[in-house]
Amino acid sequence: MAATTRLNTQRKNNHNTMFQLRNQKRGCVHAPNKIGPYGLPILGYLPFLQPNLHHHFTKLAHKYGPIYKLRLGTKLCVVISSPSLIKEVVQDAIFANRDPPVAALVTTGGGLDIVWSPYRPYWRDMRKLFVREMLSNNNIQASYLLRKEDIRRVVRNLRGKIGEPVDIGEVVFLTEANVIMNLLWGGTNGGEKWDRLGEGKPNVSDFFPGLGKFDVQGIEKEMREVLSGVEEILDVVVGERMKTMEGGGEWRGDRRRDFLEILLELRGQEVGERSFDVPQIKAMLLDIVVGGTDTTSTIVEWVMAELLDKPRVMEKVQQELIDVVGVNNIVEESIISKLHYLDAIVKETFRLHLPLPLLVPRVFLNMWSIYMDPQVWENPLEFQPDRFLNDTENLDYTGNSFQYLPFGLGRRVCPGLPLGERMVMYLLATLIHLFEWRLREGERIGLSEKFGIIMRKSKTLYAVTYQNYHISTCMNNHNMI
Ligand code: HEM
Repeated sequence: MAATTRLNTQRKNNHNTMFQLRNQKRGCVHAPNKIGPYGLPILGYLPFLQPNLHHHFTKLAHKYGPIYKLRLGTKLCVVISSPSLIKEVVQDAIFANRDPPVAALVTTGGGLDIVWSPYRPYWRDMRKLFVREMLSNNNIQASYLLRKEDIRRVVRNLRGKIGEPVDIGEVVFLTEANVIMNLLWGGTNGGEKWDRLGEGKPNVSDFFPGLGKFDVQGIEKEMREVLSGVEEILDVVVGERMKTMEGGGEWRGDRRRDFLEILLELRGQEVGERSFDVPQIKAMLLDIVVGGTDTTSTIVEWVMAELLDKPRVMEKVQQELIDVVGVNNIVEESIISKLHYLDAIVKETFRLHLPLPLLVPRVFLNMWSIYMDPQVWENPLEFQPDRFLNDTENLDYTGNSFQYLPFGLGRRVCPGLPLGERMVMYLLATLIHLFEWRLREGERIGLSEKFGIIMRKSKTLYAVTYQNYHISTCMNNHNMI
């Protein structure tokens, strides 16, 4: 395949550069020091950074090649924008480390969580525990009824808003928050308070520790305010559950154990070098809520924006839903694997509007630059879901091909992938199957983005809902009224 040959050639060319940079990351002072832009003494390249980091890093890649370094304050950063180099990076444990921005440290009890934890036994044990206890196939299957109930609730709510403009991002965010909180502790306390946690704007002080105490962009202050609300929720939820488990509260013994309960039962076990206790539990819960809500709601909003912008694609996916689900049924999670065109639309949307353009910072893997590279993707600026129908073998979410990695790859690959993929597909399929969506009168859709660790639409998407002719039959048939 042409793409494979291209990747192999790039790989050979870049191997030496990669080796040099790895030595520098390991602190080898004799390594040559000439790949990448120069900066000022002490501040390095910081004063020259532009707000849309992924665009700026791509421009630099055009000048310095697919791997270069730049000094940001006291930190040496490496930026990679070629699939073949990503392949090499991911094999090296040193690149599985994390470099948490200030905003992240404030929100996770100083690196007790999984997302921002450095690569060490503590991270490995926390991650294993999370995957084993929450995300096993059995657990995901068993929690389907909870997701189903949450999705039905959205349908009922939207039905009450027919003809009104709806903020799609908000609807989806609250739904995802409910789904996740239900899985975690069987409740939906304070969903609205989680908003804004994934913003993580790049902060100048992230790159220049000396500036940290001045809190240059006010992010730490902002995050502390949000965090105090979130901590309140976690304190209440965890506190109540502990009381219940210790016999002081009312016990609902007939239902499945939820994730919080499982975690509380594991208190006292050794995780990494520490004893697993309430601070670790809270840090993990926070990761899951943030990791699972902002990413999924952002991508669903982008998919809906693309569909509203492209009526023919919308018609085609509506037809697929009618063919697969029918007009008398509602979408069940079990059929989403048959929705091939919707799946291709979601994948193409991940390519054009990836929620994490630089993945989570360790080395900067500039995926945005790869997705926009005509050497890697044909007509990269065009929305063409069919490219995913034509190459289902290589272009999946598991990191099979290094040119497409919406969920990351290697040791740090997103553990929430099986749940995230299901939630996105299930929600989109339901919204499109039961409702018609239109823009407000005279409104044009904007497809521009706003940079952040999570990249959202710069303009909120409002769409007016109309019910499809078959909605009443479907709802009646399934006791949803
Ligand atoms: C559309 C949905 C999602 C997307 C696009 C997404 C994407 C990502 C990406 C790109 C990473 C970083 C991977 C890397 O550095 O190579 C990540 C990490 C992570 N995600 Fe997700 N994610 C999604 C849903 C979820 C869900 C539903 C959960 C939890 C239930 C979750 C939990 C996590 C955690 C805990 C990590 C940190 C893993 C580690 O550092 O070891 N994510 N995710």
